Amino acid sequence: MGGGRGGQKRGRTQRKHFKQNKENVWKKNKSSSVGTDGTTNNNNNPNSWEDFVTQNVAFEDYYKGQEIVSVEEWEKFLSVLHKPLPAAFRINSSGQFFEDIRSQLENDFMKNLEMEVSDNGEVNAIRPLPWYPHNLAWHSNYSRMQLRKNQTLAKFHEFLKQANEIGNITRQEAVSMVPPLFLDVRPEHFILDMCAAPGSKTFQLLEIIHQSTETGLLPAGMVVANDVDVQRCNLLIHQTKRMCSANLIVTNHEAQHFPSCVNKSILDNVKTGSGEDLGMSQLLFDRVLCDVPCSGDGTLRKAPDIWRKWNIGLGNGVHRLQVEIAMRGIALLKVGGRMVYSTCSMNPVENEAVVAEILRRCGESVELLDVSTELPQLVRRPGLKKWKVRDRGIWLASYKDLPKYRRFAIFPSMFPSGRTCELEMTETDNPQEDLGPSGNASEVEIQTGLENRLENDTIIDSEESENLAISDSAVDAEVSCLPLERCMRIVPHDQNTGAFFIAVIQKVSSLPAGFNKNSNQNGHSTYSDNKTKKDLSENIVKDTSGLETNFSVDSNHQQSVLNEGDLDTESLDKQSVLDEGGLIEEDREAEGAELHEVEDNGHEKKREGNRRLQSQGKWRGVDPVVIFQDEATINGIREFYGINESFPFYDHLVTRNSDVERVKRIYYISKSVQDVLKLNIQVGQRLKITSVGLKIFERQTSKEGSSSPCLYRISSEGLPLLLPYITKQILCASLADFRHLLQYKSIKFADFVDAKFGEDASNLMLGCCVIVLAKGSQAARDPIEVDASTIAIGCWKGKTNISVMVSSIDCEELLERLSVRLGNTKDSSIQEVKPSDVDTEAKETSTDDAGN
Ligand SMILES: C[S@@+](CC[C@H](N)C(=O)[O-])C[C@H]1O[C@@H](n2cnc3c(N)ncnc32)[C@H](O)[C@@H]1O
Repeated sequence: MGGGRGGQKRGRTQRKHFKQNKENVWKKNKSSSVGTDGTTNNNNNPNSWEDFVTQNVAFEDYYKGQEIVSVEEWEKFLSVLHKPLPAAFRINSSGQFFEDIRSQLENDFMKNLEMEVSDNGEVNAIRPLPWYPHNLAWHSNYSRMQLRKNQTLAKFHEFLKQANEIGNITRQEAVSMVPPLFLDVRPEHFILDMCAAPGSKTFQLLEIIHQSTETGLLPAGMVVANDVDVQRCNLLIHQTKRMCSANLIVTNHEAQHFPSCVNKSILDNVKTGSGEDLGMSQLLFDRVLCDVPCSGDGTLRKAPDIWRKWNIGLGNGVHRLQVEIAMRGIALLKVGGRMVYSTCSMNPVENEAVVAEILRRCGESVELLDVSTELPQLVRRPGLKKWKVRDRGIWLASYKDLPKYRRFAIFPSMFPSGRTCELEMTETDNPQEDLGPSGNASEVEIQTGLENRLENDTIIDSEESENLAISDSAVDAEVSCLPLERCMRIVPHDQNTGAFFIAVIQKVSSLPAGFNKNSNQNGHSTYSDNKTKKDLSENIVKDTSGLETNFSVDSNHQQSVLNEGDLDTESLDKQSVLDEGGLIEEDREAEGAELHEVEDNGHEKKREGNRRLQSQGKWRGVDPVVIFQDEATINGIREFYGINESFPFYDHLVTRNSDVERVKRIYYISKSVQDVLKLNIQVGQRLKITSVGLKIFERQTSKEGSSSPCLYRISSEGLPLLLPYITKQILCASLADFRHLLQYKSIKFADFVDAKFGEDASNLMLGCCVIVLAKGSQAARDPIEVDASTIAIGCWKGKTNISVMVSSIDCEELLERLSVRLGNTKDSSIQEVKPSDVDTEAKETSTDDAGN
């Protein structure tokens, strides 16, 4: 389909890995609760989800103690947490049909479902989220499971499923839509999404940068979406594929060690002002989204298995990683840039404590922004200034209360003041030497394992629960002097949502020298509220990179990168499969091949400075990105489709295969992505790129396909971008013929309602072609003018027929969109084409080549 700015490509989200191991507690016929002894009791009530494990004493004690809501609100807070989460979704605002979809929701579904009463007695089954701009995000009073089961909502549910699959909407928890809105993204921004999988926020960011781009053009900005988990990266790739963006790079790094890409020689030229434009000198970002891994207790309503798993160690255990990731984010941010730190956890140790530590470490280089006037309809609460830390069932008011042998697990940065116990602890104090009764390092490692913490904490919590009343009253939490009230906490009972935490940070100047050394190897912050900002500002140096000093490129690594270029994952591609589902599988396998694990520990770099480098350079199993410059192929494509010279090809096409004879897929990249790729090559391929660009051309694989003068067909993802520039192999069809094509997939030339169209079609060259839907009174043979409302599909011109190269689901969705937009009234000129008229041979060609 064509004409839109963002794509309409189908992309199934791959959930296999998660479904295999994850139980759905709402569905189970068991009734149980976690008792004070930490064990689970089942009492077999098969009918009520409320009977599943939805209680956890440690959880309640903890959050009561932290006072994240007032005593009066506690019961309401808890009771909402026990209710399933209402479904929410977002309309893809860069999709071609977004206005139609919004109006369908406002005028059709919303009105029809007005009187539908939910289990909670609420009417108005769906409504726009008041704080989300332009009615683009919606809330339903029903959970996803309730939507599935309620017959009255069947049509709406079907609509949601299909629109989500196509990419017209994204199902996303309402609160998870908030962080990208506070990033203040503009189309020209370079954005880093540090922990991006499964990609709902990446999708949102891409939407924003594509939103106001004209048809056939690309925004100047781009998104780097990163995740450490290879399988989740695959999910991210499939999720973002629905967006069809040439402005995206997906990488697979530990965010806390996200590589620097600095070309020193260009940087020096830039500094001295000499030399012409040599390209990008370093990779820094205008916006960074730091949506870190967390304990996830804000998602309890959606993932109630967390009731059973929750323990204090989960939050304490990720605090340090969160600080490291956030600090790396700040380092990669341009001066003047904005970073949003967010979690789906309610825990101050994962939230305010992390933000406070960032502020302490960065001093005057960053500012925690007051965004209270932004999104005024979003109900949120100010961040806490006061909290306590709990370890093994004991509340701690400050770090000095911590037994020495627990210093490997609890850090000063977790406390409001961020203070070490300076008086007690000297510089030479090494907590590693005082790890516990045995001081045995391996024992310590075992103790830090999350699973182990889970058990220990649950049990100790219960064992010591009797002492809690005493320790609770004895503990008087420290108070932070930082402006943490500018952070935002969204709590479930304010707007019937999940919980979320968001902080917006601006980098106002370069980071202080040695900022990354503010914590020693054990995570002990050396800055505290006691250190004056003056101390910090005195240390500020002009860190043009803020990043680079810890890295030096290893020439052996560079060599191995080049050799790795020989890897060929495209050879792993299966031959094209006939059915649609098979093609999806083929895509998955191809991407899986790009992603299969990676690390070459033999090349792991030693700690340099304070940062341990992830194995860089030799990304085993990940094909290098190759700029496709085969002139014969490029010119052949340009000539066959009559692609206007104004469409920039040079240096915008990439593949994962350096053997031009075997290239199967060619991807298109924006100028912004091109700049990053060039820089990455200059610095020795430091970025481990798992996916890049927009699939624009695919090699024909069928017998008939290989006899076409052009070996490459236009992919449906690439069509919207290319459409305004195509001058050959393109025809305009009447509504009747266009609908027939979508309905029957393949039509003989003689069977088109418009005989002239059939004749023109028969005169096209054998191979891929584009059929555009005629607008209004436009005659099929008028010149084709493309704008944002133009609807087009990729087809195959065979010997006897035209066949669509669009998947069945895309055809169905497009038919639905046409009937919503143009009405169902049948054009009297439409003659029904009986399925028997469909050329079977041609139909096979169509599905074979319909690489969707
Ligand atoms: C809260 S989820 C991110 C959700 C995502 N932003 C979205 O909106 O769809 C956290 C992600 O962090 C990833 N992660 C965990 N540790 C990481 C690390 N050290 N570096 C990068 N990603 C990490 C996890 O794999 C997970 O996908």
